[in-house]
Amino acid sequence: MIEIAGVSRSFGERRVLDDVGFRVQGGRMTGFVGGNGAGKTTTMRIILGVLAADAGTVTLDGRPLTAADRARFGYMPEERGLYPKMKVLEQLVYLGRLHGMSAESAKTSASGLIERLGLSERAGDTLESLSLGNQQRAQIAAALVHEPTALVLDEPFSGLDPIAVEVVLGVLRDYAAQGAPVLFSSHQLDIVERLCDDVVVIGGGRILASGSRESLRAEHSGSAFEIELAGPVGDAGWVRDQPGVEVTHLDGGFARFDASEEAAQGVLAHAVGRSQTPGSQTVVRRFGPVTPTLAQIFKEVVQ
Ligand SMILES: Nc1ncnc2c1ncn2[C@@H]1O[C@H](COP(=O)(O)OP(=O)(O)OP(=O)(O)O)[C@@H](O)[C@H]1O
Repeated sequence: MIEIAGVSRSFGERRVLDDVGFRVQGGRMTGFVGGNGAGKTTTMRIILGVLAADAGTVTLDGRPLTAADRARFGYMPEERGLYPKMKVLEQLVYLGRLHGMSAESAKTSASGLIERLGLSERAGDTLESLSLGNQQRAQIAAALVHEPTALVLDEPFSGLDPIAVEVVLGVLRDYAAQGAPVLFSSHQLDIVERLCDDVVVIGGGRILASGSRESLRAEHSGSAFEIELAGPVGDAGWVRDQPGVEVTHLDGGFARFDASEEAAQGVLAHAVGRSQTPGSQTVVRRFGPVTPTLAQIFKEVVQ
């Protein structure tokens, strides 16, 4: 586990990170989200030791990160860092060798990633001759080629088409499943929502929310519920008359309403009672709390 605690950093008079703290747990994907200039890249640079913090610590499994630890990390920086004129396979093998791999294992690892990332037909081409999306795939391969102990990726999905997103998602998931901590930043909240186990939201250099995706959703779910009735007379208009309930949306057999848990259970019991009335052909198709999307949570916490 990588733990960032009390990290602050200023550029001149401007404090761009203020007491930043969160955890990136082994075997889990942590999505790092925030608006432009929120402090994501600065935080990632500090984790990688490319930039020093003014205060605070970064630890790995409870001890301070050393240069040797960092050398075993995989990092995809915001300013992509491969050699434009070098061929893809050659370049990946070279990077693997720089990290101390034998020629054979570097080749095996590079070839495996090239295949997995759909670059086989481009392996002998120079990086600069690839499309931007394929260059991005090569950058991801470069971060992974030396079988890193942890991954820190700055916007790994930017510029990828939906098929490439799926391919990269699969590669990262498999990698995290081996037990490594993975931190990635993204503006694409739908992707973060699908991929990550944990989410960290940063805004104005401060951590605004962090935790597992489920716990954040539960925490921000408020008191909204939905019920859907089906059948020839599946009209949910009666929900308006239930005690302690305020209907916010009604459409045929569908109702969304605000209520306490108890009042919502009352609505469910009433709906089931109605469906069991002799001769009724109405059924309760769906009932439950409304869980917010990550995009909604993000909007709420950054306001
Ligand atoms: N070397 C630097 N000198 C001065 N200011 C800097 C420097 N690096 C970053 N900043 C400032 O720090 C703030 C945080 O920037 P950072 O790049 O970490 O944000 P970010 O969340 O990665 O943004 P984006 O999503 O736009 O990439 C910004 O206001 C930026 O202008």
